[in-house]
Amino acid sequence: MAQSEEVFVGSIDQGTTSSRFLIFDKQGEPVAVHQEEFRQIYPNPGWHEHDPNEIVTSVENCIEAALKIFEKDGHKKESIKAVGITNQRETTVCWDIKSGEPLYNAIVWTDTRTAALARELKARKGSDKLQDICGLPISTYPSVTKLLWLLRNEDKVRKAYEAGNLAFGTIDAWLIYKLNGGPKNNVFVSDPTNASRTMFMDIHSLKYSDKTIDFFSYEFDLRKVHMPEIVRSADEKAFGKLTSGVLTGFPITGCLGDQSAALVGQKGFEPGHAKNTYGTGCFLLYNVDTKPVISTHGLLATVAYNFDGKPVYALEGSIAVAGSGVKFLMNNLGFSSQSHKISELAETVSDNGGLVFVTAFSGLFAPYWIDDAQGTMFGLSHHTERGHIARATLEAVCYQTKAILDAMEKDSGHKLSELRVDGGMSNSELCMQTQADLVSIPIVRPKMRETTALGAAIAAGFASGVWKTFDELKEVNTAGQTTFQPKMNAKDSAKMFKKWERAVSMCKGWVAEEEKEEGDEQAAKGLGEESKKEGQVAASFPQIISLTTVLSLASTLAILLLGCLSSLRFLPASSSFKTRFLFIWHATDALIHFILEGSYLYNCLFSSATLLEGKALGSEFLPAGVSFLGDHTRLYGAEYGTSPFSVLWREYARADKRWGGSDLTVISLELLTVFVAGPMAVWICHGLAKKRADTSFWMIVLATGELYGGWMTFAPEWLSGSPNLNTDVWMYTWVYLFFFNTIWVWIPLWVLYDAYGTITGALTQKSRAEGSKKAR
Ligand SMILES: Nc1ncnc2c1ncn2[C@@H]1O[C@H](COP(=O)(O)OP(=O)(O)O)[C@@H](O)[C@H]1O
Ligand SMILES: O=P(O)(O)OC[C@H](O)CO
Repeated sequence: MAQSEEVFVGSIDQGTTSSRFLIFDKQGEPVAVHQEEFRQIYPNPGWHEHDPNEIVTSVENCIEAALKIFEKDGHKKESIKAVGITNQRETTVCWDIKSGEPLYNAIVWTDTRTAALARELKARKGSDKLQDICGLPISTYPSVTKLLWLLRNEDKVRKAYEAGNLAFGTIDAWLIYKLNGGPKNNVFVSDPTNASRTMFMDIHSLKYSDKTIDFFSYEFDLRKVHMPEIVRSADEKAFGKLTSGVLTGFPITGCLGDQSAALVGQKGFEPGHAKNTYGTGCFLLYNVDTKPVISTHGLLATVAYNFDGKPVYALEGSIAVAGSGVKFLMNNLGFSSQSHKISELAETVSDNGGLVFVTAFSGLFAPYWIDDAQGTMFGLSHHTERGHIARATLEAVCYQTKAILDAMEKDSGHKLSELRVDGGMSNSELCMQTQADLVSIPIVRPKMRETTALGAAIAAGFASGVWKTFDELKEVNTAGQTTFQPKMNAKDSAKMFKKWERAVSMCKGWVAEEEKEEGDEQAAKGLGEESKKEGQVAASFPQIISLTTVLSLASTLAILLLGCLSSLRFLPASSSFKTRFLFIWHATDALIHFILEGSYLYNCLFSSATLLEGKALGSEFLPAGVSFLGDHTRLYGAEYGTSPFSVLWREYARADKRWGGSDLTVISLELLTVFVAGPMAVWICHGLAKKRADTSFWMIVLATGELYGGWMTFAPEWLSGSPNLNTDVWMYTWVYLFFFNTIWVWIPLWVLYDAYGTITGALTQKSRAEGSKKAR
């Protein structure tokens, strides 16, 4: 073919650690490549950021350098028909829609600063319904938690939001916007494979979901945030064109999140096709055809691609740490300066020497989703060498892949016959052989491993007419592939995997104690110098005190005020201070029992949700196999109500989660509180107003009941390590739990003391009177 007839497609591959620009010919062969690493910013433990402008510059540099190579080889840039983009997903950029300037660093998908926020979101009513809509569960991983964190903690972001100028996007949207000249042309789009990673998109309709946006809008109205228009992954016009640099005027016609792009690059177009990409993280995508499969085994539903308006979906297993584990050995532990040397080091030992490295640097993702795990090594001994550590690092990815494949088999009902692989870490022969041994199916690695970039080129090529059918791609990247056959016997590989599972279960909960305190401290650090002075309280304040908190506390104060007013109405003005105090206490006590505990019971009896079919959603408040009111199909409690009182009890449940559901002990106690203690308190008020002689007796009965009730509420918690109490937050511990509960200890104790004095005083007087009568 004469050079003038040659056809090429450019591909921008914007990954987590580097950017690349590749130029592919029609046979899918890369003819020019340039790659540039950019800064990884780790301001605090668990935080991971990129400079959004550096990302754009690295892409521009790569385009320029690759084009030089391309032209040096005698090709003409006019033969490049289009450019595709693929990118790291979930990573979140906020910028000013007017100036086009970023308002904060990009928060990278691996970042775990949002762990506490994710827990808070998960505790909100309706959180369990989100995955059915958008395909993802709440965690630190999707973009939404990162955006909410920025809104809460970054002044610049909040101010732009308040002014209506806040633009939010994943890296595809940011890059397309900037490459198109920013605010001048305002090309602000995202494709469904990227938009499906935000939690804002309905995975079924590929449109923004009102339901999920409403769910997340409890503090900030997310409709005020500019979000990119969702367009098809291959489109001749929607992505605009490059407006600067050597390819000025060249159209961008394809866009895919990197893992979807890898599936396309591996030509995983048929249902049942799967690929596993070992990059910074590792991601297994399994084509499930034209309907999303919502996983019940810890996987995600994602969009594989949408070229022509008929979306194809995938089940995804995401592993947070793969190549980044290798980089950790290189950069943090000084093992070597080249990735392939780590693999060579691992080959210096014949096995892992009993070492298991759970590389949970960002908690554990699929299929475990454990956000309170942290990187942990098990089995260190005097025998342990650097080779064992290198080997255990590679093995960690293989074990997680095995767990994901097991989950995929359960979700899809199919066992894979082979697994196609790619990504930087798939260069390690040892890693790939271990993978084959652990999953007991062949691992197929193509010769050309830039499948992610190839996928984006394919998307762009479809939109620009370079390729028209999947059939034309049949031969692309098939020659020279390597197949790793399983060699280990099943018993040994099962033994290895069992050890891994033990290690996973042992590393759970490591962060639980400290992370909540330190996470808040780190958030404070990120708030800038001024907020730093206010320290932890400044950081945790907005997360703890919401409008609901203020209204809940105000409602309790209002009840106290009512108690005071009733004393003015019903007690004679001449009453002593003590009588007035006792009246106000018992009047407030009665009102609280009727209004608050009454509404708690109402929630338990009348607020409910139907159990989703096929979901193991059983109540954590009931013993296994037991259902409240004998109803196996519903869950009861404030969590499932919509009234202001449901909201109020959900607020208190942040401190003691039993009040959000239907805990049998609590309900039993509150039945007595509402129907016995409440009326008794009213009867005592009547006695105080009318100076009835039996009043002290009833006060003793009530005070004893209140003390007994408090004991029965909290003793089971103390005896079992307080599984339902949240004592990590000062307000929950000291205001909700301590203050509001110990009032019903101190005052009843004093009431008992006082009533004791009154009764014994009266009896002493009586016996004295009787004694003097007798003497007379
Ligand atoms: N031979 C090798 N053995 C082990 N890891 C490797 C090897 N070659 C590359 N890697 C790892 O692969 C990762 C880069 O893969 P890549 O697919 O480029 O990632 P990304 O697209 O996420 O930036 C790096 O973390 C690197 O350490
Ligand atoms: O940079 P990678 O290749 O590990 O991919 C990042 C993923 O898109 C994150 O979801």
